[in-house]
Amino acid sequence: MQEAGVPGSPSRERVTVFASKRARASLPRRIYLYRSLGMGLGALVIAMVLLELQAGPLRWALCIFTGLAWPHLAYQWSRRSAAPFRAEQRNLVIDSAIAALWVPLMHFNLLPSVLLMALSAADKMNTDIPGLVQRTLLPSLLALLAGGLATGFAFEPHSSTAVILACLPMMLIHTLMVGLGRLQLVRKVLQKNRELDLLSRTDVVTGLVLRGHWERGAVATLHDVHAQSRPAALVLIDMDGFKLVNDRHGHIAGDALLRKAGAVLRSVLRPGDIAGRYGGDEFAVVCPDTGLDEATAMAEAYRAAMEGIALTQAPDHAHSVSIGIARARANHARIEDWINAADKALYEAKRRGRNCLVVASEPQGASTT
Ligand SMILES: Nc1nc2c(ncn2[C@@H]2O[C@H](COP(=O)(O)OP(=O)(O)OP(=O)(O)O)[C@@H](O)[C@H]2O)c(=O)[nH]1
Repeated sequence: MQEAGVPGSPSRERVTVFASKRARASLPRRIYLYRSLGMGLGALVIAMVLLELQAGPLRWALCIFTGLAWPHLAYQWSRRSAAPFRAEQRNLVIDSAIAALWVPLMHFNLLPSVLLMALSAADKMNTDIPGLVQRTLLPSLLALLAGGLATGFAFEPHSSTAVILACLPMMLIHTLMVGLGRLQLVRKVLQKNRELDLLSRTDVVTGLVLRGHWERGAVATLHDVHAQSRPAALVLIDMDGFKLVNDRHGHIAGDALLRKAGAVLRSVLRPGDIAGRYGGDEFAVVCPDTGLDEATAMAEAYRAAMEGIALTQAPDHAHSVSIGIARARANHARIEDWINAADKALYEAKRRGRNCLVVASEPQGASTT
């Protein structure tokens, strides 16, 4: 059996929807509905052909078994098995053999034969179980031969209008059901992709974006500043005495403080602001379309909020942050120039005794762009 994640399997790198144990265990239940519907509608088609062929009781009994008994029997068989995933694959192979058996038993009536074989193969493909379609080939061929020998390979390919009409529900309902199932799968995959994308951009401790992603936002903002003469501000934040929390109360307390600092920062951001974790205890916020006054107000709100926080893990610690702010200028050719300007202001805030905010000084004759 070729299955993702099975040691020694030749297709270990093939990723299928059955990568998880839960997905494998639920296969019989998920197939049950499809099989009941498919076999039920298939039996309707077969019954119409049998009616026209004036078939004997044996074929009618087999038709009733196919449409009504087999789906439930198959479900119970795999559900009670010690290995339901493997058992269900055996049932799927039997499904194909049953479909193939009916081709000669219907005297090769063209439309129902093609329909049964095509839908049966499509169902196998839809399971996404590697190699399943190939495994159905030999049993299907043997079933076809057995049915052919039983009927002397009687050949009546013409499909009457009644048979064509009987095929319609199967074509329509089956196709819609499979389409719906695929749609659900695609939606699930898209949702998971969005979650993964968010995870790959987010710092798990602070909930802020990671530095690389933040830098991309900052570069795009600086580009807009130069290209469209739009204002922007950059805020660099460093926690004061953070190392002390680690040293005195342990890294778990340090992490709790970072988590809190991230949450408080997110609460003061304005729409459009991009806040990232710049380093260990350093955060950076780029504020597109923002003048210095607005950015300073936001940063001051953060400074004041951080001064007021209480942390049970470090009750004696006086929490505060130092902040440097720089507006984007024409001579900031690269993002590093802009960051350096904010960094110098941050250094100045530290030098002034921490827990304060400093705006980068403007060189003589400086303009935005
Ligand atoms: N708990 C925890 N500590 C971290 C993490 N990342 C970095 N650190 C620690 O943060 C500390 C930062 O130290 P400093 O840069 O001296 O910061 P500080 O103590 O705030 O010093 P000042 O900025 O001068 O006030 C270092 O001890 C790092 O080991 C993290 O994810 N969790």
